[in-house]
Amino acid sequence: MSTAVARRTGVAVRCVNVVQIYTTAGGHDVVALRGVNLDIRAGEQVALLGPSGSGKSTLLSLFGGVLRPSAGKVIVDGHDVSRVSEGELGRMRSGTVASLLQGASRNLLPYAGAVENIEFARRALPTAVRRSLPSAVELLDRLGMRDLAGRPLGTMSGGEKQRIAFAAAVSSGAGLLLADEPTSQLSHDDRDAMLALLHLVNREFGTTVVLVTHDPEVASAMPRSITIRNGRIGSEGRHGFDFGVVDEDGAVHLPDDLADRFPAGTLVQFEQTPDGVLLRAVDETGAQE
Ligand SMILES: Nc1ncnc2c1ncn2[C@@H]1O[C@H](COP(=O)(O)OP(=O)(O)OP(=O)(O)O)[C@@H](O)[C@H]1O
Repeated sequence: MSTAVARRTGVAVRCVNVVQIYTTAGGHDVVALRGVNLDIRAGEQVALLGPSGSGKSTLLSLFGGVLRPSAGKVIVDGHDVSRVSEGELGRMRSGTVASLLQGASRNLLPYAGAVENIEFARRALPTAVRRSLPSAVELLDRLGMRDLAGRPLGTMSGGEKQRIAFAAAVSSGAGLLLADEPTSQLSHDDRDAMLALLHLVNREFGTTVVLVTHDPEVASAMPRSITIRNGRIGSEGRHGFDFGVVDEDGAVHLPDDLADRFPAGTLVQFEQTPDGVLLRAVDETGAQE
């Protein structure tokens, strides 16, 4: 994976039939992802939504090269995460992908300032790459945070710390930013400031942005939102509309309001009409219910 130059273009991600199974300490298997097919183009901004335990963080860990899939392929920047060497995975984690973990404190050295945190975040990059990047102060300036450069972290608000955590995450010039609930625990103003930063790196550097959120307003601020349900792609939102997504095996998740009307096991009939396809519940004799 090339880290020879400071990256200024986004990274594409592709999932082909991805299955992730965890084995618990007690020896039980937990199926977290059950066949995810997904294409995220370079430079896209995507929100991952879904109930707790649906598999969002697992997907982020696979994109970030922290996990390898149990089955299927995760292709990041043209490299198959399940096949690359440990060394290449390490280079991917330090140069290709930037991760903003949930909660600013998990991303930052608490007793250092903004500049030291950015320099620390860049420590694993090859010297040539580090030299090609803007200085920490220049980066803070370009992100509109010049005023935070000299302030110790201990004097900053939660929103300011989160913005520094963001600056440190993107400071490697990575082409893919993965952010796990980057706006949780923030005020509305700080949330909007974080969204503005995500849009800024996407616009200025072409960075692909993938974030996990439980906040529908944050998801609607992204051009594309993907809802994960029970380890599969449930639906997609684009331009304010929700769409079902046909899976490899032809399955489509019903939207929540329809799922209530068609409980599991319901017999359904499909009828082609001039306007599309009609879905109708029938009884065991095939008669309309
Ligand atoms: N290390 C692990 N060992 C065992 N099971 C795990 C592990 N990590 C996650 N799981 C399980 O995998 C499933 C998916 O978890 P994941 O954290 O990806 O969901 P999530 O959608 O991110 O949830 P949340 O919104 O609560 O963060 C859950 O059933 C979870 O309990």
